[in-house]
Amino acid sequence: MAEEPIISLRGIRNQFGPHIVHDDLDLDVWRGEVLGVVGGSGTGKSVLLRTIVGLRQPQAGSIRLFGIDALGADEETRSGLDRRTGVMFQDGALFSSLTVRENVEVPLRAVPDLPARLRRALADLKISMAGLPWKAGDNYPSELSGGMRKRAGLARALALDPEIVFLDEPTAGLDPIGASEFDTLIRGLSRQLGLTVFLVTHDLDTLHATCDRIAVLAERRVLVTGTMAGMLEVDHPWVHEYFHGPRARAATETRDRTG
Ligand SMILES: Nc1ncnc2c1ncn2[C@@H]1O[C@H](COP(=O)(O)OP(=O)(O)OP(=O)(O)O)[C@@H](O)[C@H]1O
Repeated sequence: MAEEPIISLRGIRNQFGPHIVHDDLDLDVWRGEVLGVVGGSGTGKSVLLRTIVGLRQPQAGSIRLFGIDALGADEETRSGLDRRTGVMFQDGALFSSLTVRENVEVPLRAVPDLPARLRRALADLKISMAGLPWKAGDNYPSELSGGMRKRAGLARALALDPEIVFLDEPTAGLDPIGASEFDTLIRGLSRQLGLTVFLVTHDLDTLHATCDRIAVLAERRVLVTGTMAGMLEVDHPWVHEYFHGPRARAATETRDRTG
């Protein structure tokens, strides 16, 4: 029997007043893959992410997560789905009055009967998995660089050992070295933990370095999905400009140089 997608969207419609963002949008995401979602500004990448993770109810369509109907789910089923997914928002979305460790402990507090000592140890493990020095656990978000805050946001997203992580522009605002380190981290986590990654990005280097497959949002739907090589063959004005433009060429050259 063919494997079922870990995320399956059918006929999604998202609308704000008269403004239709998505219409009849379909998408499948496969277990273990890193899927990069790209599209022009305002094409609804973040709205799509928020819809899949249950922060927004679409006007129409169906969402299946792990084969379970997410939109029709009762509260208990929904919390079960939430425990199996982690989300990292663009700025890390950390609580400023909590230390990094306390931030990472927040989702762990939902685990019944987890002793405080173990909760703390698990938080420290996630902090180190996200590539932060363990001492960073004692820092407040305002004491960290932007890149470190993103890593802290990732540590929190990983807190409950999710099967899928959603990353909203993980490398936005990072310098090229920081961005490239983050790409390596995401790729490594996906390969080592079998994580499925749904990654919204504008960053062509990230697409090259981390993604197995790319989904392009345009014309209110997922216009096309495929590998980077496949994207180069797509005959659509935005897709062509994006994947063949000067920035795309620079990203390809960098990748070819670094192997
Ligand atoms: N809460 C909201 N109320 C009204 N309109 C909204 C709301 N959230 C998003 N939108 C609109 O939906 C559209 C898609 O927004 P979204 O943030 O998903 O775009 P995006 O593709 O992520 O853009 P960018 O690449 O610029 O971050 C935009 O036109 C935005 O103004």
